Amino acid sequence: MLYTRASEAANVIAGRAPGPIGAGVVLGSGLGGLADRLSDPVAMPYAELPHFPMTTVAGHPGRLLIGGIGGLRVAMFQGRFHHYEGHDLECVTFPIRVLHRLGVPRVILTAATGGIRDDLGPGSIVCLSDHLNLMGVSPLRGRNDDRLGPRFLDLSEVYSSRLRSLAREEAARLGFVLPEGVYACMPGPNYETPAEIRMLRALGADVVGMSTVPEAIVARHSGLEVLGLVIVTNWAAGISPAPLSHAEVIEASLAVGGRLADLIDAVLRRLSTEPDAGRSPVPVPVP
Ligand SMILES: O=P(O)(O)O[C@@H]1C[C@H](O)[C@@H](CO)O1
Ligand SMILES: Nc1nc2[nH]cnc2c(=O)[nH]1
Repeated sequence: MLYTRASEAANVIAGRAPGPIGAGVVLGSGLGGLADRLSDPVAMPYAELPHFPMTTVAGHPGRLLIGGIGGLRVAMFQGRFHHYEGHDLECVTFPIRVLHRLGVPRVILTAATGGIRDDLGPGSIVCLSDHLNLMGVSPLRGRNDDRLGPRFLDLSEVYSSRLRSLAREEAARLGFVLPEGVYACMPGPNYETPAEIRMLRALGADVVGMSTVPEAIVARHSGLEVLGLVIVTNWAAGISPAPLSHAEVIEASLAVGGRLADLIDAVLRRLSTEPDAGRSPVPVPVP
């Protein structure tokens, strides 16, 4: 049962890095370097954690690191699972269920994306305001376990307006404007056709990717606050003058990763000053 598996993983993690955790961060393609910001990190390869699958995509090393940023203890997933790798969405979103069982109150989701909106070219950092789930399925499909969240979930505000304004303020302090945008989640692993990108633009999408949305839905199901910060690594198909490639995506992630790391660092430091910071309950042992 998912609840038991997530609790077992949480118990192992809490045993190796005890104490409350104030935030989780999922690091997207080529963004694993953000974990270098953690002080005194405890590293746990997914292979050493119960029920975690292996990552298979370049730029997704497959480790959980728990360490400090500005007084806040943070759990960073260096590498994620994607539906296109053949995992079902329960598996793709397992790290979020584990955060929930660890009592973590919020999560920052990061990803590499293709830019659709005219002002969101390669190198942009975008704060997600909403999403289009075009994966064709919800991660909440199947029998609902009420201990994990409600059967019917309201998604009127997936991406916390409180965290979004906090991120905008911290970006301004760092000297740049943080635009907001709508993320369209495609199933992948192929990139889109130019006609699909025209369709996505007409539907209101600003950036396009192959992840993030299942994690955001499950995080809301689990009652976590969500902040989505993505980087644009390439113009989307048909806008890009060149064919798309994952090597280009990783290269562009590495180039912008430092600025995104500065922003996430600043957001986490700001959160560490909040009265409830890091006072999440430690996990309940598996019944
Ligand atoms: O894990 P993310 O969403 O950052 O990775 C994006 C989507 C695909 O996995 C890959 C395509 O290049 O980058
Ligand atoms: N689906 C999709 N995912 C991406 N990840 C990085 N760039 C892209 C893109 O153009 N399309």
